Amino acid sequence: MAIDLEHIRQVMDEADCLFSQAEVEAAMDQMADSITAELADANPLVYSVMNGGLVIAGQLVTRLPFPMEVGYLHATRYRNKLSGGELFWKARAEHSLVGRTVLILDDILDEGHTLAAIVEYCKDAGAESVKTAVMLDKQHQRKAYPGMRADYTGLDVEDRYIFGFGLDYKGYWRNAPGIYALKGH
Ligand SMILES: O=P(O)(O)OC[C@H]1O[C@H](OP(=O)(O)OP(=O)(O)O)[C@H](O)[C@@H]1O
Ligand code: HPA
Repeated sequence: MAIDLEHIRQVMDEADCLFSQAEVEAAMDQMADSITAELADANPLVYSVMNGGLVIAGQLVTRLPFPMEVGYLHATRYRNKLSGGELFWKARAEHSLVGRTVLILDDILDEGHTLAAIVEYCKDAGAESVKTAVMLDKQHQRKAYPGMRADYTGLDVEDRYIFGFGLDYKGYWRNAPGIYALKGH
């Protein structure tokens, strides 16, 4: 069925802006400082998780002033739906992870199944250390394991359906520069 662009525009018009572009950028600056303090000498492999990690990765790596290699993984659990299912791998690491420090970048830690599976995959592939950084951590009690957090978190966000800054609503609005919550969700 063809997508109804009027609906897509209306979703943005009616959404609540939870964090402005300036607030997101300030959080990115802080995350970049913490990552730099800990990983500047680690020669990390920095992997973004497609698609959502695209925006945070593009904006974060330019704030990290040290040597690194970058790449991507593609794993998806939501596939343009509003709730998650089984993790589906589309692309795994192109580098050897053996003995490396790996930093995984993603837009959101929601229930955490995606990040937990990616961390396990990196460790199984021989990574010496696996660190995780997410722009958002959704606040609820449905995490993959109690107390789950990324090593670096930009902002905590309320338990609603979120889009913008890499996160999509039905495949749209990943390009929105702030963080928005869907009306009524
Ligand atoms: O913590 P979880 O509950 O596992 O959810 C978080 C994951 O869900 C989203 O990806 P999605 O599967 O929607 O694919 P996308 O990145 O292409 O949007 C998001 O980008 C994270 O990777
Ligand atoms: O709140 C969300 N919005 C968009 N994609 C997501 N993937 C996990 N949680 C979310």
